[in-house]
Amino acid sequence: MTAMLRTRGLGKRYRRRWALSDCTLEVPAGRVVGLVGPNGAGKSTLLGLAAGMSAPTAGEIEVCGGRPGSGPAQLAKVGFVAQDTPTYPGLTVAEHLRLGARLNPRWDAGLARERVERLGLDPAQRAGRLSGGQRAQLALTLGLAKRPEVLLLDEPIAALDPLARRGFLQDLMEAVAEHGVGVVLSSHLITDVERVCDHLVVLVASRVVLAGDIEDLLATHHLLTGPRRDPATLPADQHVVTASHTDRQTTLLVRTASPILDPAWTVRGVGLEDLVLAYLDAPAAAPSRPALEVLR
Ligand SMILES: Nc1ncnc2c1ncn2[C@@H]1O[C@H](COP(=O)(O)OP(=O)(O)OP(=O)(O)O)[C@@H](O)[C@H]1O
Repeated sequence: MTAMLRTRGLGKRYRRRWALSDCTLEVPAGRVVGLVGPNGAGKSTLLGLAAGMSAPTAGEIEVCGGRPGSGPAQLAKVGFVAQDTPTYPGLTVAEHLRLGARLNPRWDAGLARERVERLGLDPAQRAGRLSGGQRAQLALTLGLAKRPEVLLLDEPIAALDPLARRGFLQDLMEAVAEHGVGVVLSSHLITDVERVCDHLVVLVASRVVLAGDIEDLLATHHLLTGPRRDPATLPADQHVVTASHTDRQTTLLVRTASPILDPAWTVRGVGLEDLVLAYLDAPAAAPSRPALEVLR
């Protein structure tokens, strides 16, 4: 099956500064990807490249087997809701839906109508007069009704109130279940990512520091607690992500595909939030060295 997103050595530079560097990813079809990272990490840059809104400075990118921005067939495959939820201020809600129907070969008019009704958006209201959250809902409706193969959502839910957020994530999961649409969702809300995503990409300072199916990532990361010990003495296949020490005790977050056999360690699993936070905290370090040493 064609990957929904494949990048190789992908990079984007604005003047002298790399917004995204050396990004290599392979996301299988139909995944719901959580794209997380601090402000300025490169999330919007990656989504913009995938949508064909900008061209790479280095490397390659394919979305559903095609080059972003390569023509109408590719545009029809990809739905993109940018961070500023672009709508036309002078057009009404109903006019947006008519425009969507004209521009998109797979337009789902029923879904669009039903969603607008359910959200209580007035079809006669101009988009410029909607609240920020309502505008985001309109943009998301256009994205869903387009029936793309992949939906790229740049922090779509930041403007929504908690109830609207939950409703939107539900709509998204229905679209995934019914139509197998792939999703890349950038978000600062790990709980939302945890609720809907099955694949994770963590970007820090323009680089991918962690990527994979969430189930695999959780199964291969372990928190080890035991008598104080130099992380450099661990077996070579145990990559130390973070390390913290007290006088007597060492706590390590370790990534390994092998079982931890050393009886000196108490081994615990790690939740998604702690996993993401550990990688956000850890500067990209040489693989065999602890990325973060905290001395207490
Ligand atoms: N059009 C542009 N011109 C110049 N620099 C840019 C441009 N777009 C992004 N950048 C820079 O690229 C880097 C990555 O920005 P990007 O918007 O991709 O980050 P982000 O992870 O989406 O951040 P946020 O969470 O704040 O939305 C930042 O340093 C930003 O200043």
